[in-house]
This record gives sequence, C-alpha cells and structure tokens, in this order.
Amino acid sequence: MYDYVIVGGGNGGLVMASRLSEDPKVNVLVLEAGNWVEDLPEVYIPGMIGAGQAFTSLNWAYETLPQRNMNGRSLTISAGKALGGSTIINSMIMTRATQAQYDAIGALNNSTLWRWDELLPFFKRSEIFTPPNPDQVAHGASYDPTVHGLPPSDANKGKVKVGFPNYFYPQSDMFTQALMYTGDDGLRFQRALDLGGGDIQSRVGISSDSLDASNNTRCSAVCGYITPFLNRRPNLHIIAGAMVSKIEWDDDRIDGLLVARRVEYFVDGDSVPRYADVNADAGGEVVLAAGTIGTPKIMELSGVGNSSYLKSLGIDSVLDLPSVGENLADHIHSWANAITNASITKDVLANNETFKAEQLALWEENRTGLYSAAPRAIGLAAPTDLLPKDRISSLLNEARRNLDKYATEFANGNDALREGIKAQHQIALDLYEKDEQIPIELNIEPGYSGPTPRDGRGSKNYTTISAVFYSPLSRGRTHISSASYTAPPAVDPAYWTHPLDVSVLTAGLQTARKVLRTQPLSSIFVEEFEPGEKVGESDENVEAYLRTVAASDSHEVGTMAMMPRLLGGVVDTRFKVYGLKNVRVADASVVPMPISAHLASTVYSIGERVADFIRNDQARRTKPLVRQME
Ligand SMILES: Cc1cc2nc3c(=O)[nH]c(=O)nc-3n(C[C@H](O)[C@H](O)[C@H](O)COP(=O)(O)OP(=O)(O)OC[C@H]3O[C@@H](n4cnc5c(N)ncnc54)[C@H](O)[C@@H]3O)c2cc1C
Repeated sequence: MYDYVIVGGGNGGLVMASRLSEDPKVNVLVLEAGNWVEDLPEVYIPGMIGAGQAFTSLNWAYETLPQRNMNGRSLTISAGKALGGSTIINSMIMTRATQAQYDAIGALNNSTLWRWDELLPFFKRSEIFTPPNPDQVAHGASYDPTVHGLPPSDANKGKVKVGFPNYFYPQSDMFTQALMYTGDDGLRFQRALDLGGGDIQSRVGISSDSLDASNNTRCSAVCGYITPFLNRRPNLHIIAGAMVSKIEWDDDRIDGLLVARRVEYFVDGDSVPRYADVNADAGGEVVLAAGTIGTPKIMELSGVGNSSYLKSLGIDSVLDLPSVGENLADHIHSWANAITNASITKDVLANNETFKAEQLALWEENRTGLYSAAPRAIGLAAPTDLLPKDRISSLLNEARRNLDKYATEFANGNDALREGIKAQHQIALDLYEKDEQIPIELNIEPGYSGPTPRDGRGSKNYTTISAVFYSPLSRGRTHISSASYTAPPAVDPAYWTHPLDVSVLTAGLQTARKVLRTQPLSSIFVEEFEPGEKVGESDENVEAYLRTVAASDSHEVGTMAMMPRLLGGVVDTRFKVYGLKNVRVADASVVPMPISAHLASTVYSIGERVADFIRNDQARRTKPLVRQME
C-alpha cells in the first residue's frame, strides 16, 4: 500500500518522488516505463546529445497523424522513455519564459498562484546554479543572482544542477554579435543578462544548461532528484520497466468525487497485470506525470475523458471530462543553414574519426574539447524584430476577426473549451499587440542541422540557425486509438492550422537566413544550403518549403490544461483533476498554452509546486489529529 503512486518517472514525476519521500512516514512508488540509463555516454556526455540510443530505444517517438498543413507528412514528437524522462535526451537548455507569459497563465485561471513572482521561489528551489567561471564569462555567459538557486542553500536536497559548458564554439559569439548588429537592417538585440530572468525580448545570450559544472556531465531529473538519496530512503520505491495501463476506482464516490484505489501496470511486457494500491483512506494520491501525450492516454484508458468517444472504443466511462487530450499545442522549428569556411564545426566530429577520438579523449581527461560543449547562444525575437508593424497589425486584425471561427474549429465540439481557447488566443494576441510576445527563438548550431541525410550533403562544414516557433495559436489533440494500453495514441497537433502561425514562422526562417549573412557571421558564410537557391527568396516559396520540412521541437503542452472548468480545463490551480478526489497531474500537460521557452525548467518548478500543495494538504489533514493528541 502506497501513500503516493507516481505514474511516470520523468521531469515532473521525479521531483514529486524526491520531495514527497522526504517525509519518512510516507511510502512513495514511482512506476516508470523506461529503464535506468544514467550510465550511457550519450546521456551523460554533453557533446553526445542525440547520439547512440537517445533517439531510438530511449524515445517514445510519437508519430503524429498526417498533417494537413504539412503536405500530409507525419511528424515525430520525441519524448524520453527512461527513468528521467525527457531530461535524459533533451538538449539541456534551461531557459524560462517571460514574466508576462507566466502572469497571463495566472490571469487565465483568475489565480495569483501562477504569477512570475509566485513561481520564482519554485524555480529557485528546483536548481543548484553554478555561476560562470571567468573563462565562461569571457565567452559571454552571465547571470542574475536574484533569479537562481545558488549554493550552498539546501545543497543536500534534491535539485537539478545547472551550469555552463567548458567549450564555446567561436560561431556562438559571432551569432551573438550578428543579432546585436546595429548597422543597416541590423536586428539590434540587446545582450541578455540571464535567459531565466523573465525579461528576454529582443535579447541574446548564452543559455545555462542542466549540467553538473563540477564534472561537465548532464544532470537529468535522476541526477538531480534521485541519485543523492539512492538506497538511502527505504520509503522511496522505483519500478523501472513498468508500463502503467490504468487507474482503478472505488465503487463509492466521496463528495461526488471518484476515488483512485489502485494503479494497474505491466512489467517488461508481461501479460499479467500487477497492481499498486493507493492508501486513499489516509489521503493517498495518484500523481500522473507521464507527459503531455502519456498522461491523457492513461486517463482515457481509466474511463476519464470524452464519454461517447470512450464508449465507442468499448471503455467504461466513469467521468465525462471531454477536454482530456484536447488543446494540444507544440512548438515547431526549421533551419537556415550555410556552407561555412569555419574549420571547427560539429560536422568535423562526424566526418573525421581521428579528430573525434582526440576530442573524446580531451573530454575524458579534463572535461574540455568539443564534447564538453552544450548548447548554445539563443536569441529571443519580439514580433517587431520579425515583421513590419503594419503587417503585424493586419495579421492581428484578421486573427481577432476570426477568433470565434478558429476557437470553434480547435475545440472539436467542446463548448467550454471553445471559450478557453478564445481566452488563450486573446491573451496571445494582446501580447503580440504590445510587442511582448516572443514568437521566435533563433539559435545557432555550429554544424549541419536540417532535413537532409548525410549522403545528401557531403562532408562539408556548415553553420545552422534554427527558428523555433514559440507562440502557435493552432490547437490539436491526442487520444487513445484503442482500448489496448500497448497501442500508440492518435496524435494530431494540427500544426499551422491558424494563418498567424504560418506567417510568423515564415518570417522567423527569413530572419534566420538574414542572420547567417550578417556580420560577423557573414565572414564565415560561403553559400546558403537550405532553404537555398531552389527555394528562392519569396515568402510564398519559403512557406511552401516549410510545409515540406518543419519539424516538432517536442515541446508539447496543454492536454490536461490547468484552466477553470468553465473554460474547458482539466486540472485546477492545485493540479487536481476535476471530478477526481485524489488524482493530480505534475507534468508539461498542465501548461494550458505554449510559452516562449524550452520547458524543462518550468516542469521542474511545476513538480516543486505540486509537491508543496500535497504536503500542505497532508499537513492540514493531520492537524486535528495532533490537536487531539495534545
Ligand atoms: C529531444 C528533446 C529535446 C528537448 N530539449 C529541451 C531543452 O533543451 N530544454 C528544455 O527545457 N526542454 C527540452 N525539451 C522538452 C522538455 O524536456 C520536456 O518538455 C519536459 O522534460 C517534459 O517533462 P514531463 O515531465 O512532462 O515529461 P517527461 O520528462 O517526458 O516524463 C514522462 C515520463 O513518463 C513515462 N511514461 C509515459 N507513459 C508511461 C506509462 N504508461 N507508464 C509508465 N511510465 C510512462 C515516460 O517514459 C517518461 O519517463 C526537449 C524534449 C525532447 C524530447
């Protein structure tokens, strides 16, 4: 019998496991479908991101349904399948969105709980931040001490280690200078003091990474939140290779709410289910943390979701909550890349075995060289950095005129959610209007990145600038496709359904192309490779090109949205699922609308936040008992 059963040992789930098991009196169980993989070089060596098994056996690699606006292509949404979840395979970038965006999520919920000022202590609590050393400062790393969790505070508590890498490609600094270029047609970005500081528009800076600066290794959710207590907490149980199929419910409701009694799971593909019992009578809870695609799948298999749809699949519906799995949003990106005359790029590692071996030896010996490099310089573009003001106005006017039309289309017959999506769009459009939106991230890859396989691009050296589209208005959905827990869900992010999304990413890629040609990056520019001459310069052609290549950034959110129930929300501001007595959600699925950041640091703070709510509720429950004993 467990006090807390945590489904999914990833970014959000392991924070919960660590924090809740601080109390030796409570029994915590984590059920994780993947395995322990911390000892794989492609996991712990920063420069090996994406290598080895990272994008094969450690990746759920959810294939989307064919995307109407992407020339019928299926795109792949990656998500980590291992203890540590996506923090095992992600790019280690630790940025946060803007203050205005976190505040807007609070406004959407009529709640002061979700405001930058309220969240900041949880961001700080989730990390041990190592300030940059003089060499890193010389390469542009900087930070604001007021927004980070600095040592030695609570250093023995679980926290993710955050720091800067030991190697900086020269292209990184050139990119920064190019974004700050003040000559004709220059973007004139400012240098960011801190990409986690909440004030990041039109700024460029070096991102800190989820990295243990003391030994230049990735710090995943396992490294941060589990390793410090491994085998030291008899009340913390972790079962790896455990695929959860569903939650089972009590026959009786309490206050009209369904009570979770046990969790069904299968270990290593066994055909016989096992069960983890939840101590519901003493306030025990199930915490779902299986990710934006995994969590709604488990809800639906448990009979919670759109009841008529579930019945059509032969599933007993226990609670009609039609927004489960709806409201899916994801970031997409594309690349502008050029052949370069720079002699050191990531391509050399791929093309020259001797050089690769030398660099690996450097990392092994003293944690330097190309393998000690983690991403990367990042620029955050405001709308007016991308498009002329009159074009922005006309796009916004059109979006406002069509507010109802698109909200209706995206809500899929769900009236409450239609109002929720309308409210989200209004917030997003207001941010655009005030030039406080950050629709595009530009980041540099000192090497080839793009859609062309190796044999199609030869052994040349490249520079790539990615344009990541951060503020999609398009919303889709993910739902189970059958009653079998082994069947992959039908994932439809409906990429680029809203016309504003099309115009903005197109402008973002055009801006990335321009940056490649801006000094000082222009000094290493030889010839644009992609989109390239064949695509040409017109926006129409670039838009058509993007439909053939744009890829998911694997930043999916929104399927268990924290919103009022009247707006089609699924969880309340204490992350409890509406209609359920003892089920909360602690992963990226609760983020109701896309934010302008890579998500890991926000998910860590969500985990901290949920743990705090649970512990407060637990304390409230036990208080009368203490009084009685007194
Ligand atoms: C390739 C890639 C690169 C990225 N790069 C960055 C980056 O550089 N910086 C950044 O901030 N963000 C990045 N992200 C995004 C970020 O890592 C994720 O958004 C975030 O970690 C998601 O956290 P989560 O808790 O929602 O899910 P996850 O961390 O994915 O955790 C979900 C866990 O649940 C498990 N699970 C799923 N279904 C079941 C089931 N039925 N039973 C049991 N267990 C289950 C999964 O195996 C997984 O361990 C990246 C993501 C990917 C995939």
